[in-house]
Amino acid sequence: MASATPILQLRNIVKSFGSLNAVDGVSLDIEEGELFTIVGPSGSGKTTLIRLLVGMDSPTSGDILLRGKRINDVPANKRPTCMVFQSLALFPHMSVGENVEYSAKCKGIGKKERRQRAAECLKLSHLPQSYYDKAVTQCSGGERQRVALARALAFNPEILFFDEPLSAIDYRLRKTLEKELKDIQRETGKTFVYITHSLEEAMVMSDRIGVMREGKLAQVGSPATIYTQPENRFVTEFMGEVNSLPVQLADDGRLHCETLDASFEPPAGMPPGFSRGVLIVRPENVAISDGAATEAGDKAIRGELFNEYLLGSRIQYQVRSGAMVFLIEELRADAVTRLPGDKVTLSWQPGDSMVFPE
Ligand SMILES: Nc1ncnc2c1ncn2[C@@H]1O[C@H](COP(=O)(O)OP(=O)(O)OP(=O)(O)O)[C@@H](O)[C@H]1O
Repeated sequence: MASATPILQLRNIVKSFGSLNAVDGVSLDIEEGELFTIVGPSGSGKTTLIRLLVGMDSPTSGDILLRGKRINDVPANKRPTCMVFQSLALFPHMSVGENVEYSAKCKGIGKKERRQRAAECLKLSHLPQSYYDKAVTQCSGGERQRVALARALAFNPEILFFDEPLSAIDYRLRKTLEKELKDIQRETGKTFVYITHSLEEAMVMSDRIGVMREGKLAQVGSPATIYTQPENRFVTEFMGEVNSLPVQLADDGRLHCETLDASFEPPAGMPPGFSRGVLIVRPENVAISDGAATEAGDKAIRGELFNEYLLGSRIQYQVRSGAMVFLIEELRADAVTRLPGDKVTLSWQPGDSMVFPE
């Protein structure tokens, strides 16, 4: 996938609105043919960044290079890239086919060639050919999303940008479309740059993910790297509910948690010079066992179960231990019957914990 020159290079991009740097020094290379997702909480600067990349706005400072050429001031309609919007922006008075052919028609491409290209793009977008004459207003939300994609593909852009295209679609269809989008990206070999606030969505389809926080990239990596080696507390916590324990390094080399009056063996990858911070354990990495026994030795925490939630194939428990509430998840198939009020023991392997300085 990696080529000599990345298709898109961002060099220290800043976009300011008054005193706010909505994008605050972003540098990034996007390789040809990859599906790169920019993910981050609301207000982190995703939309501002993608507007710069697409040419709807220009950066306050920094450079954007497309195949090595600076494009900072090239307007959107002069760039070989295309945006697929959340709001879809299809022409409601036109048929599906007319929408898909629109860009080709503007370029003066003949009817026969336009029709042939539209047929290819409908196929790529998993729409039946019979939809060519259908009114856009008669299409479902998911179908309209496919029409928008077919229309963007017909433009034959070098890069397709997606601004939360699936956020208004119900959960099941969204899951299907996420996978289809990845398939379409693979089939076409196009570079897709996608923004979403959902890390779950990003995980499913991306080759690489850039996690944004307050205008900066908090981490860039493959879904597996982001999940297994988050570089900071923000990325770890953005990925979902976790157990966070305030800890400090004790003289015996263990991590002491005052709140629980307990100490834990540190993970191997503890940052050098660490003295105080947070120990994070994911709910699925906490083992729960019945009774108050301390069979797991001094790593074990005793507590009382007070809530249980069914999450499809998994069960989540809430366990109170002193002033802390732990979240634990296990596969439903592995779970034994537990009741609120049950005394339980919690433990984890040091290698399953992560430590970040304060
Ligand atoms: N035109 C503007 N003028 C002033 N401030 C702006 C403008 N556009 C965005 N901002 C601010 O820049 C910051 C980043 O906004 P942006 O829309 O890029 O975030 P986002 O990550 O896309 O959020 P969301 O997920 O809610 O869409 C926010 O604080 C926002 O209020």
